[in-house]
Amino acid sequence: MAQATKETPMMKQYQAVKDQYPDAFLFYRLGDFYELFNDDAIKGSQLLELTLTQRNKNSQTPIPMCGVPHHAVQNYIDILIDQGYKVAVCEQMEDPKLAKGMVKREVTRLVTPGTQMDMSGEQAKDNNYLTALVIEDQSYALAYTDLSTGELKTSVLDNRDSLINEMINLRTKEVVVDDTLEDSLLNFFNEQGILISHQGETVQSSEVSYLTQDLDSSSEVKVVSLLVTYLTVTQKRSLAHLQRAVAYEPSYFLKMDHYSKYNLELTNNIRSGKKQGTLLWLLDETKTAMGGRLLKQWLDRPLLDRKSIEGRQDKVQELLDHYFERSNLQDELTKVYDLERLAGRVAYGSVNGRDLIQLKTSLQQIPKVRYILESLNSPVFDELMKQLDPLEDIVGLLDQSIAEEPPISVTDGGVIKDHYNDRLDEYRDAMKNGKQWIAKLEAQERQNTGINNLKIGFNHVFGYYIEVTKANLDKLPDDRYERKQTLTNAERFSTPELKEKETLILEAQDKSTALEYQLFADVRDQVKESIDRLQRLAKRVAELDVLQSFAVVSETYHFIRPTYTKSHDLEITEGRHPVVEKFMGHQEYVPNDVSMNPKTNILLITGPNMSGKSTYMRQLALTVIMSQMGCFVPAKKAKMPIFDQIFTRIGAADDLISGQSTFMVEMQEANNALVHASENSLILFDEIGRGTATYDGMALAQAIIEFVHNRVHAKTLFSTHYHELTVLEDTLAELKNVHVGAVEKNGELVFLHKVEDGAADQSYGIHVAKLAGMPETLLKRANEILTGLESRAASLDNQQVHHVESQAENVSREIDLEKSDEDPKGKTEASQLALFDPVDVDPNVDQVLDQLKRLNLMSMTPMDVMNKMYEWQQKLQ
Ligand SMILES: Nc1ncnc2c1ncn2[C@@H]1O[C@H](COP(=O)(O)OP(=O)(O)OP(=O)(O)O)[C@@H](O)[C@H]1O
Repeated sequence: MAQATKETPMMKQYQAVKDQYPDAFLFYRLGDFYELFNDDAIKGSQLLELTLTQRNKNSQTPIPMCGVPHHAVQNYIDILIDQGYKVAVCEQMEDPKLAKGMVKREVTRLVTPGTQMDMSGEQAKDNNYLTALVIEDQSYALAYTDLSTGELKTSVLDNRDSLINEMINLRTKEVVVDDTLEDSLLNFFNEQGILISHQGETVQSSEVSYLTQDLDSSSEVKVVSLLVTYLTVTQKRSLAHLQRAVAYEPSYFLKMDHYSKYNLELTNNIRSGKKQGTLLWLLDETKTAMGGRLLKQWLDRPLLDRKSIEGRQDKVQELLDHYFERSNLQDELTKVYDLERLAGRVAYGSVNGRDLIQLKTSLQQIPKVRYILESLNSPVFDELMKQLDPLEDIVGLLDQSIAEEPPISVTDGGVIKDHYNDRLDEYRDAMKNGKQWIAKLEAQERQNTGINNLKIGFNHVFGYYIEVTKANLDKLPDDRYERKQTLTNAERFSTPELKEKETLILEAQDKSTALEYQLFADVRDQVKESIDRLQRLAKRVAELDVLQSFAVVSETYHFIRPTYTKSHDLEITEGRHPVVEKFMGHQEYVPNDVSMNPKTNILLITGPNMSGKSTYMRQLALTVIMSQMGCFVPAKKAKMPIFDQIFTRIGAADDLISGQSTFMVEMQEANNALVHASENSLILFDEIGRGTATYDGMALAQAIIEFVHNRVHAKTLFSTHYHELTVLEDTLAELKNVHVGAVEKNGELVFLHKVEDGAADQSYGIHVAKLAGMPETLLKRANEILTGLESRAASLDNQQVHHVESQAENVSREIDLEKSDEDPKGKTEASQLALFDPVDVDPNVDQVLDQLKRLNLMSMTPMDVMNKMYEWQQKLQ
């Protein structure tokens, strides 16, 4: 990046700093501006929409330059960070007026996407995770932290898929790596827009030892050390608020891969990626930013342990049963600011007076919160209540020291209360008396001179002065008045008395602001001592906030408390999809039952398009997730097992991650489920196979169902357009047909959205044709053809299994299809022949054959095929 410049001493200094931060935009402070030079300026001026100018314009090698005013710098930094860049901020380390020679400059902070701390508005409820990654013994050690809250976690993952899942779950924007990482993984991060930061050496500081002391595995220690080293190098300030690293095991939680989370729209909707219309959006009635972040974490990791789940639900029940206490609790929580991030700012030294007042106000709510919980008189809150430490000592300190409405700046005074420090009070007295004295002097001077508009003013350059308009100058006795400044209409003077008082006042003022800053820093340091107490409190408050949020939504949307079975029985009565229901209204939504047990592990769902098949499937998945988060669920009654994993293949979403074809993604997701699911898992397959040619897809679908049925035994909802598959009910004992019905009403096809036993009536296409007014004879003929096709299709069932073999092998070696004795090739060909039986030579034959050749079977449903054949048949007859 370095460019040849004929270097002035300043550019030399600039270049020396820039060389240390080649991968960051260097914001170089020059007076009231931060300047960017060379390549930084060229690229920066585009990204920030700044005017590109030149330094040393007339020299042979002018230097490209652009700049931003110092007071607005944060906005510009944020823009670059949001786009995934790093920014090094280089400050003037001495007053240019006092500096001898070049002003000393240093980089005081390196802002990166993963270490950005200023989150406001909607973002306050998001965590910003910086991740580090190390490969050791063929495993992936991962550590992550949110610098603004101090949370620090680590885990060792034994395969790449789990790692990628975890990375996507964390929505990390920056990953710190050493040289153990393989290129393909780095490429993957690049494609994902994750910034890669290399950290060569790991420093074993006392901070690192402290933070890693609870870890057992050497790779976890290694990766946390890497992360902390990177933070030390980039942040250049105290990391006192980092919490000791906690090892976690993803298998302690309900496992869902990122496809499933995406498909189920847990935190981001598929359409715009926003929160609106997601489960998170529905469940979020939290009152604090900490609660909002914890809710998201719980949603990302629902529990497996029944006792812990029921522990949460007990509390939700109590809060649900006590409306008044709950609304009081909400009122108190609303007044609690982001304790975690305030603690972070205290540790960072970036806290100001207003932050400390927010901290005080927040802490003052804690005794009230405890009181409310006590009044519930229920043992379920005992543990939580004990941990709600009101930090009275800190409240006392802040109450005595920090002014109620302090300014933002901590260096200009006005932050510390009167009577906190005797010395400060003295200075303040002097300042106050001085001001009164000045007012008195002004009155006196007016009287003495008879100049009524004479006034005493102050400015930073000339200090106190007596101002007299030019018209009145002749009234001034010239003995005591010393001229200081001449303006257009007036002159400014000083007198010996004014000078004397001025010295006293200004000294008091300087000393007072310096002392105030000192006192403020002391208070801040005392609060810093209690950071871990603050963080513990923040966690408990967040938990309480999420629980009250669950109680609120459970009441608003009529959720009920589920019970759990060990027997793999699942009985949901009148279940609903909470988000769809919210959009359409409780009255409109048609509730549905789900009944499964070890004898009915698979529900094969048929029904016309738009009838509600995928809504039914999603609703079960969301119910399971909500239940294992500890929330209540949208149903009238719910009894369910605790699931270990959820797999989904829903909707036609293409792979966002690697841009693969829909069908490939479909097969990969299906394969993932088949390989990893257990009998305690939930699988949702929505129209598997529709991405390929009709018979191909149908055969695959059947083979997959058989595999799940014979090997996996997971609870599976399988929706399909392939009506032919419904005959499987006769041969697969654990499979049951259900369908979503529709009826004709006043000449229109009405979807009932009601799931009922048995297979769907498959003649909806013909039904629609009837509604469209087609002639009776045509409809009759269509029905005949349909019947014929059905019987032929049924006779082909076995052969389809063979046809799928080669496909299935590609999908997964795990899929071990039952082999038939017959020759698959011969049968398949026979079936194709049977389907498209050639007719005697006819003038239309060529035309039909031509159309057939060009037909895109991939995009056709069986009904489309039927219609097409009907058309050809008409032609050929
Ligand atoms: N239980 C229900 N009560 C009321 N409306 C519902 C219900 N289920 C689904 N719907 C409505 O029907 C629409 C279609 O539902 P869904 O997408 O689940 O149908 P589908 O059968 O999966 O369709 P396709 O086969 O075309 O994918 C939904 O957007 C919703 O508006």
